Amino acid sequence: MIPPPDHPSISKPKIGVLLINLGTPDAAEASAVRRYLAEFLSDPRVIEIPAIAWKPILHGIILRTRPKKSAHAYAQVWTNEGSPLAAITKAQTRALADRLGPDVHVEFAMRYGNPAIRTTVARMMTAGCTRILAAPLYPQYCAATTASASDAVFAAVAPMRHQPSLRMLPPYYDDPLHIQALQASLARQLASLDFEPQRLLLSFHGMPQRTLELGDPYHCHCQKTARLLTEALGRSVDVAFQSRFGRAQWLQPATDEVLARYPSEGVTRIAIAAPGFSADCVETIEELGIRGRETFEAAGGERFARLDCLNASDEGMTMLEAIVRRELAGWLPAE
Ligand SMILES: C=CC1=C(C)c2cc3[nH]c(cc4nc(cc5[nH]c(cc1n2)c(C)c5CCC(=O)O)C(CCC(=O)O)=C4C)c(C)c3C=C
Ligand SMILES: [Fe+2]
Ligand SMILES: [Fe+2]
Repeated sequence: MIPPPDHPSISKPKIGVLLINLGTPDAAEASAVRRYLAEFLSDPRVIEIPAIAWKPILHGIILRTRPKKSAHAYAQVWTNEGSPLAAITKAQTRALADRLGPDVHVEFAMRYGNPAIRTTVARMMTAGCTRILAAPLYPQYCAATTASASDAVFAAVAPMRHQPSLRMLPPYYDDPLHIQALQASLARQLASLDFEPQRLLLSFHGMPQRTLELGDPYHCHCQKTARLLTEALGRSVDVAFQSRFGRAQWLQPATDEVLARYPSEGVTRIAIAAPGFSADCVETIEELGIRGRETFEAAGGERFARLDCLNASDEGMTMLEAIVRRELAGWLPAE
């Protein structure tokens, strides 16, 4: 139908894809890390302690001590393009945009820090996106990550009169395309090593044990990822959980304890991978690749290889393109 000549101009509605990751500080400096941690650790999806008890600990202790320590970790992995997580997420966004072509508007946002979900959704709408697929790049569902990203997307449109249509990408940990991509990426990297690892350790980000008891499927999703990878790779794997935070009991076994124990069990050559992270970040490059290696070698370990996450690799992008196209069914014409 042709609108009357005095009608305001109507732009062609666009489909948007919003990649979301956790977020990262703007600089490897204590002040920037403090700003980032203040937002991150104030999220009740992340710290499930009543605010009245948590705020004094956060502001009185954690934000006074941790930013300096974390800034040191970030400084060791910082790149010319900034934090690795930001640089890799940008590369994934560019690669997905190239693959999806001009009919799809692809952007990325961070749950904490910049670019924020709220401003990015607003920009996508200004660009004409009337339908947005939000894709939190966490393969395994966790309330602290996936649900928090959904909360932020829905909060971004909550004040709007004319909202876009929204879809959320489901967790994809057990999707055959994801397992295939991980298998191909890990097998390629293992084949390029100049030694034969006795063990392949899969290190997932930890969570408080209590969240498992409360019904969070995260632990189950991590274990299933590992089982499917064992089958796909045709070799056994070990599983551990890293990055313990605070004093509560976290999921076991802890990655640093496993690394320290291996040599006493005769395991002196290992490879470590992090299939819970879609992009390498301070937790994989510094915590596993630098501190994890030190822990292993100090205990008598001899050979250590940290394998990359899927990042913007061909394997990873082929998988992401396929699952995004599938979730766009009915919005985008079938290929
Ligand atoms: C992949 C899934 C993640 C889960 C689950 C998760 C839970 C979780 N994390 C913290 C505390 C911290 N995490 C930090 C960094 C960080 N965490 C994830 C992912 C998950 N976190 C990523 C991708 C990153 C890296 C960000 C980057 O900039 O590279 C940090 C900051 C670094 C540090 O100070 O160590 C903290 C703190 C909690 C408390 C939690 C669940 C309860
Ligand atoms: Fe974390
Ligand atoms: Fe860490």
